[in-house]
Amino acid sequence: MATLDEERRYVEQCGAGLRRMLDAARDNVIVGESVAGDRYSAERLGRHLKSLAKELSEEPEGPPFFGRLDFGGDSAEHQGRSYHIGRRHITGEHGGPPVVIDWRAPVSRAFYRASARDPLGVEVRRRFGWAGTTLTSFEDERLAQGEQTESRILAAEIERPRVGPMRDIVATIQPEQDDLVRAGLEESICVQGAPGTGKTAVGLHRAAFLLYAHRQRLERSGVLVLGPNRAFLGYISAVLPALGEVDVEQTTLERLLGTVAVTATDSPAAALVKHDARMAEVLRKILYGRISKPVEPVSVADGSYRWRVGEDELRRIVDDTRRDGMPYAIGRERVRARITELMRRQAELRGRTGNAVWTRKIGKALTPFLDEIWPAVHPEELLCALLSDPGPAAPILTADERAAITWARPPRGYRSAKWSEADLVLLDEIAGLLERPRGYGHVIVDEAQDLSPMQCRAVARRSEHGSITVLGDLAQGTTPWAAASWPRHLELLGKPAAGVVALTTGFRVPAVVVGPANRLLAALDVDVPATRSYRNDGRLLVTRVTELEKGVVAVTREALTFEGSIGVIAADADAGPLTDALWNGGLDLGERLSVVPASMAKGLEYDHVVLAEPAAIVEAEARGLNRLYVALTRAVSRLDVVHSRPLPLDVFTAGSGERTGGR
Ligand SMILES: Nc1ncnc2c1ncn2[C@@H]1O[C@H](COP(=O)(O)OP(=O)(O)OP(=O)(O)O)[C@@H](O)[C@H]1O
Repeated sequence: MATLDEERRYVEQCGAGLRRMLDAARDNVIVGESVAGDRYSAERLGRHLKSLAKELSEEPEGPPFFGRLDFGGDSAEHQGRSYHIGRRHITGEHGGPPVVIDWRAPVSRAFYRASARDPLGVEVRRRFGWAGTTLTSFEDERLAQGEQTESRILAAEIERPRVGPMRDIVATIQPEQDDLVRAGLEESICVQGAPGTGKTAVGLHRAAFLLYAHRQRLERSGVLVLGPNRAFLGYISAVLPALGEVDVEQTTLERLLGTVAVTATDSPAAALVKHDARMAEVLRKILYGRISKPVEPVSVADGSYRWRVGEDELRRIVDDTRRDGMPYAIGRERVRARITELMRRQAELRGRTGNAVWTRKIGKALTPFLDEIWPAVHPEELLCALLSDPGPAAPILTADERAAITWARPPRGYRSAKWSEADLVLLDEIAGLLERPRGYGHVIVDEAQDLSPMQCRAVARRSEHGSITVLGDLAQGTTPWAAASWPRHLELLGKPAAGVVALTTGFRVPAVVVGPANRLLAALDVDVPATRSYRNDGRLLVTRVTELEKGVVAVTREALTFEGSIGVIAADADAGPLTDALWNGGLDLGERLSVVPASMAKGLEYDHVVLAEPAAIVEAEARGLNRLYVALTRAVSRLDVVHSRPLPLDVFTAGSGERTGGR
């Protein structure tokens, strides 16, 4: 087996390989621009090569590999071979074998899956330890000899202090995560995972894996990652580029649907109705209610002739088209085309031939008739009509529900209407009834438990012909419409057959914090398995104070003596005063220290969490206990609970460190 010095020399070979790839990509940019047959292909090829050259030259100065597999004599495919595994493939010299294999390649799978019980032909698995780009150590597991040890390098990676945005986990993906990352493109999956079990990490690595395994198909159809808010997207945005994938659309649902600006806020009652699945029925009903039965013939003058289609025939065309179930706007054009076709046949019987220009002319002449019986509809106009007078929503909506969504002061016209976030979803539903939206080859939805039924439908429309990865935790549901069960949610997402897989090993929250989190979970009335922490480090302290602000400043000052990021998580209303108190206390809010309103904490993590006044977090909203569950599971190493009022439940007391008084 290679020694550390030999491995270091290998690192140099990798550097040379990367330089070769970069030179070749640069040369190809020049060649590609001159050899491609036509301008379009030249442009496409040029763009592709330029982005490859750019990507390689911007390659983060990370280690070129993190693992190595040495296959034994009994491996059928890789007998006696050894491979270094890294974030990206590095080509060998003179077209020889690559010096580093991409972690997504089929052979790399053994790095994640091989075990002493089932070595998969691997004689030795080696994990490398790095300090920046300097190779410092390695650990070997002689799997073929039944040797499998707890990896210190793995533990150090998982326990490493966090600062800045989320990082990739390619070096330490766990077998149960690997199963999900490498699931086939056709497969839609739902991952129910307790806090910190790696759902987000799995979703992002799955995107990278799918793009590797199905590059051509997905480059055409696209991969979409949906996250709950911009802070979360900022936090995760560096992971895919670090894995070499820059072509994934990462956005929030609100931005994706954002055809109009959000300038209004709904009352809680109105939002509840607007997000209810029955709104889909309401919108369909009022849209198709715009279609009327033809009661007289239609005729079009054409020179000295007049072509005519009788009302019975027209009714049949309209009924048949409705039955075909195509989108409304396409249906309107289908009716136009079918009437035009009947007129073309009449013309032919008179010895006239209807060419394309003639067809267009006749079709255009039918517009006034179509405007009568199958009028063109604008989503904003339709929704404006409904919210000005929701009468037609009866009996699907009750009188109270109709009253809840009625605009107090309807606008003059739809152009001056003010739309809410929920309205965006309704406008998208209408747009989806009119025409099919752009679909994606694969959609990854994070924090999916919080989506409303109508939001689920918006996602479903975009993945009708693709697959989805649903990531979520029923226990972390904080919206009024949060999912109570996955099967119903998956139905709404258009993938009722998707399998639900639970992840239960937490890589973020240490065992001392998982204890209280699991006790709180028991009070949440959701049917999800509890978490088991991978981490035995960590600290939990509960501090009772007389003045919250003073107490939080003191505890935060102490937190700053540790390494890593600090998040002071508080009820939204407390966040402002606490920020002021920290400033006034001379503490620097910036990259290391942030005050996080509880409503924004989802999906994020901090090395040290100062959880301020849990009672206020719980009281702030109907699902306050779920919010508290989210807040206290953001801690990577240390959790400080600071309270001046009684704690909402006694979840923190049993087994946690406690310091009292004095602050
Ligand atoms: N296999 C792994 N190796 C190293 N770190 C991991 C692994 N899996 C997850 N992690 C780390 O654990 C932390 C939690 O992961 P992630 O945010 O993906 O969890 P989550 O299930 O989405 O959590 P939440 O539901 O609380 O948002 C992250 O720092 C992530 O990098």
